[in-house]
Amino acid sequence: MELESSYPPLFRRLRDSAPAIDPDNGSPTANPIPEPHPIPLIDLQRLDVEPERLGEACRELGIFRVVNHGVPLDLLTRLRSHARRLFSLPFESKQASFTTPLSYFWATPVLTPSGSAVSRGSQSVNWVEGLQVPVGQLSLLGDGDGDDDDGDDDVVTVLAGLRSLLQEYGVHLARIAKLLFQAMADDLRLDPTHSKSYLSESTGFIRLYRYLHCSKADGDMSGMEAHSDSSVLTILCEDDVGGLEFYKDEQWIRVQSAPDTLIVNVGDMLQVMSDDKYISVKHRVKVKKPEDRISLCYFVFPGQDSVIRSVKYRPFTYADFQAQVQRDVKTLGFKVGLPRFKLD
Ligand SMILES: O=C(O)CCC(=O)C(=O)O
Ligand SMILES: [Fe+2]
Repeated sequence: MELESSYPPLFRRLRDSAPAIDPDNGSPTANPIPEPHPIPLIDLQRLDVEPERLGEACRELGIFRVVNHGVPLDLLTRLRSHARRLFSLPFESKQASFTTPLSYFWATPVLTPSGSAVSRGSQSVNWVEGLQVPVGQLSLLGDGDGDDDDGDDDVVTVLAGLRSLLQEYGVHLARIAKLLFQAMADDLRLDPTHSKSYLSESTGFIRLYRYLHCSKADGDMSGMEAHSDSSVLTILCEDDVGGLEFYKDEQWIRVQSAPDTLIVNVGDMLQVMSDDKYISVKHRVKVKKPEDRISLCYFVFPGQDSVIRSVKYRPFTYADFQAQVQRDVKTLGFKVGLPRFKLD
């Protein structure tokens, strides 16, 4: 059980005032939606043997599972348990210590380029808190070996441990993103003069998330709202609580949790690069178990000045896209996304 004092006060308040749910009618744990079609499995060591499998997964769903990814399973386990320890620290310590280059946020997943939460008026609350870590700036965090299992969880020790774990993980993620993107660029026959700047590992950041379970809340009070990612690619590692769902043919499909594998989804930038052949999949998180959920999400983007060209969209850079998203979230309360750049 996590310490109550570790939750942002907003969540404690909302949880206390949420109406209790009749367990026979609409409990978050009742009637879990099964995964009708398991998402495609991509074997990272067989990318060149079966290149069409990857293209097919991106065209049909925009989400797939990666096995044989080469990240030590022990590293994934340690990272998740380290993230859990980190979020279990008192809220006030987290707020005071998780500062630049880190961004600590809750209730919304939308941040400005400098890492502060974008306020959206009365939009619904996302039951998640997150810590954003730019992979290229990990060296600014303190030193540590990540194995400080002596129960002494002060912020400095936990952050130092996080640094060494994420440094190792970040190298694997950059390798995996590059391998996948190269195979996708081949599948799409992208012009290498453009596509070499379409994925820049130096832009990568990792978000650690803790999703709160709420036995009192209804489905709308758990998890993360429906969205597509603005990235080129997103690579997710989750624990066994699960809760990720994606949208296909007008229904939400629940993804089975498999903590030894990684889940990859196509982002908005890749959809544009593919002239809409690949799908930037709409997804959300619904925690339906009476436990908090931990996940780690890696996002990678095009090079800063890289102009993305497509027959379906006007040319733009990721910075143009991000600025438009921020304007829309501030003024409308939601991300409009790709339609803003689409040619008629
Ligand atoms: O935590 C997850 O499973 C997904 C998070 C997500 O979709 C996002 O941060 O964009
Ligand atoms: Fe997402």
